[in-house]
Amino acid sequence: MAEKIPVTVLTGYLGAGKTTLLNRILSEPHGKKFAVIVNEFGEIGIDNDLVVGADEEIFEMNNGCICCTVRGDLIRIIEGLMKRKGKFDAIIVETTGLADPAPVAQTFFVDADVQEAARLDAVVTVADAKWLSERLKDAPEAKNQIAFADVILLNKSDTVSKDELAEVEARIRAINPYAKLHRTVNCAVPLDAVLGRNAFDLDRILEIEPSFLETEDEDDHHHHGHDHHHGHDHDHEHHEHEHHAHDHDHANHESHEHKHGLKHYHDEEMQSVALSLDGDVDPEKFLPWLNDYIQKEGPSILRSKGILAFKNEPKRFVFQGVHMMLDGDVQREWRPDEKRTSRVVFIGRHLKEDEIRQGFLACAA
Ligand SMILES: Nc1nc2c(ncn2[C@@H]2O[C@H](COP(=O)(O)OP(=O)(O)OP(=O)(O)O)[C@@H](O)[C@H]2O)c(=O)[nH]1
Repeated sequence: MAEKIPVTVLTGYLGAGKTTLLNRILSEPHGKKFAVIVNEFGEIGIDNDLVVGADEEIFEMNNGCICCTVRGDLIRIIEGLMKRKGKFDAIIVETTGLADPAPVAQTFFVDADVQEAARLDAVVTVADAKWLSERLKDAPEAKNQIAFADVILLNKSDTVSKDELAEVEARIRAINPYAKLHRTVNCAVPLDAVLGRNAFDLDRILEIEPSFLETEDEDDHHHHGHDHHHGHDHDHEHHEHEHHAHDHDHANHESHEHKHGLKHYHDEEMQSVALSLDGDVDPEKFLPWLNDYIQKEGPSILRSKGILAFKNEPKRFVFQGVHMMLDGDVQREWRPDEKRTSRVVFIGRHLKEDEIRQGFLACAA
């Protein structure tokens, strides 16, 4: 997995700041060589002209909407890039503001040649602090882009008040509590906040999750019992939690105060289900279950991710999925001081939490 070229999918609604971010990435003195693939929606070369940097090669896909033509075009472009392997450290795909990022992200799971050479590093979504809340109401693409994200830049934070910013952040958290969120002006983030995230950064969730659980249990009872049933299992072996409206920045030791200052919203459509299981999982139960479940419920599951401790496997098994496409492999070894805990996260529309929980817990070794 390590030698595969990392691919960052850059998404966000019209005008949110995708080109600004791309320019920033390309202008930093990183000494890396990126291949940038830009998708245009009915226009030719506009973004291309705006992108700075002499060293990068920019490939355009002008064949209309990325949703329809993406696979063929993207696969061809990437295969072309691979023939020159070694020339690029990373690939960045900027999608049109109206596109659902799924077909782009899925390309890295479906085509065997592409899958062998490249891996989806992260979906990075740029959100416009001023307009996102409105777009979440009227534009399903905007909500999808948030749900798919591994990293979210809450950009244009200079254009709203502190309260408005907290409000939009809470709206984002209701849809996707697991993405790493950065409040930005002109997409000013360190490069390593958006590149080299290594798939989805679940480790960070693992590190901080215990305190999440406590806080959720203490002060978030109003989350439970909305339009769907949460059957809670307080067995110490199995934890579950949903709808974490928190700042996941573990570097931010003030997150407790911050958490309490953040309103909790409940997105009526999009939710997340996160489950953990202490002890090993049986791959012969888990893999068929995951595959079947994703095939059956794939249209409503936008994103799935997990780190698993498989029986008799010293290495962590890591998977990620976009709708019904999955990619998984063993990663590094479990450290001696690390608890072998298996965790999965699903983000999607109207998820059947009980069914997911029962299915997952039944995979214990
Ligand atoms: N005030 C403010 N303006 C910003 C910020 N980030 C970007 N902009 C401006 O917003 C406008 C749109 O930014 P782009 O980077 O072109 O956005 P985009 O997402 O690539 O837009 P499309 O390609 O049309 O989807 C530009 O004029 C930027 O200069 C920010 O943080 N604050």
